Amino acid sequence: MSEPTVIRVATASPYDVVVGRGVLDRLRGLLPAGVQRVAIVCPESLEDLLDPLAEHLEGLDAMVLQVPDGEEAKNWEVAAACWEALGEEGFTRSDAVITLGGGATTDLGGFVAATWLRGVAVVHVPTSLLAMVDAAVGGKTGINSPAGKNLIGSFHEPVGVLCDLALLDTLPRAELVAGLGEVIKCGFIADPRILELVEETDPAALTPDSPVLRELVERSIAVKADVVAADLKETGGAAGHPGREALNYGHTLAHAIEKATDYSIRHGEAVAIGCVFVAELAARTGGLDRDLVERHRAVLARVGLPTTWDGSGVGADFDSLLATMAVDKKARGNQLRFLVLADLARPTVLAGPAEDDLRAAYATISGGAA
Ligand SMILES: NC(=O)c1ccc[n+]([C@@H]2O[C@H](COP(=O)([O-])OP(=O)(O)OC[C@H]3O[C@@H](n4cnc5c(N)ncnc54)[C@H](O)[C@@H]3O)[C@@H](O)[C@H]2O)c1
Ligand SMILES: O=C(O)C(=O)C[C@@H](O)[C@H](O)[C@H](O)COP(=O)(O)O
Ligand SMILES: [Zn+2]
Repeated sequence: MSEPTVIRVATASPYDVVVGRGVLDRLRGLLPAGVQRVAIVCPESLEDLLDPLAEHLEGLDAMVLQVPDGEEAKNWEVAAACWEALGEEGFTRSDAVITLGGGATTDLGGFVAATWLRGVAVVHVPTSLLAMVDAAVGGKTGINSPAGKNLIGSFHEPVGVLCDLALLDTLPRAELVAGLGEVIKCGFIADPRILELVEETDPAALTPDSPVLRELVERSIAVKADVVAADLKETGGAAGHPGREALNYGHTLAHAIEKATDYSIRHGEAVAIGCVFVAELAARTGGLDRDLVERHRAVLARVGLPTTWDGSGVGADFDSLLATMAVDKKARGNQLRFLVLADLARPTVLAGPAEDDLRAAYATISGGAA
């Protein structure tokens, strides 16, 4: 048990993100006053985590919506099964959804909460590092479409987020490392102290009970909280800042890679590759300093994240990735838009880059394959 840190997400409907170890007792306080019934969206593989959570829901009527694990849950059929179950139980607007799981579960459960009765309250209890530092915060919810990742969804903010670092004790190491992909992303776009902490720390020491990991979690959530408070719906930031799109750093290629692999690559791993790609793109198109480009490779590789990908394992070439990137949500008409850095912690939008530049940047991460 540790004293929790509370990070306020100061949007028009503000809410708290509570971070600490052994802090599940804070759950009740995050639920809306007067709630009598909750639906807990949780993958079967994480059902062992339900009992510790249920201890803090005494007196409430609780139902469990069991969903498939990971990306398998982010589709229309699973959402429809959840809606059906809520309908059978007569779930009303005074009831609340709780999600318990990784980012795929918070995305799906958040989407169900956003759409049932046009929106019921949701509290996220993320269980992966990636979901704590990113997916559970900020209100993006969604499912995948055959055309690509997260193409169906809505903005629906949680009423609270509970990040109990003790839940990470069972998280496989590769999943924790994947979460560091989004943490490092926050370092490049907004908070360079994150990069220093990763560079100064033995990666093996980044365990769920480490104070450095906790600081990385809190700093990443603070980055996300600031960005979404300024531009919740990704309509644009204040002068000189791209707004919420900054959080999409590395994601344009990442989502195309995820689709190409049929979601067998972890999201955080794909983001790591995508960050190196946009760093190389920025070097070609905006003269981004080479040292900063190499810093991307070094810090990501240091924690064990991939920095190269050539698509050969899944038969994906650059043209097929380009076709997927055409439906990225940042695209406007037939113009692709990428988040790049003008400098460290200075994200900016690169609209309509030349195909030659995209191909050349891709060649640097794919060992020349195009
Ligand atoms: N909405 C957003 O703002 C946002 C932000 C970032 C990522 N995402 C989405 O989040 C998803 C990635 O999240 P993720 O990396 O958490 O993936 P995930 O939800 O698939 O979880 C990864 C794996 O870890 C397991 N797991 C999670 N917690 C565990 C625990 N405590 N113990 C043991 N195993 C555990 C899961 O069962 C799963 O097998 C992607 O779909 C991505 O698009 C959304
Ligand atoms: O919250 C955001 O905004 C982000 O872009 C965070 C990303 O890490 C996350 O993967 C998000 O789901 C991507 O958003 P999308 O709009 O490209 O689907
Ligand atoms: Zn992401």
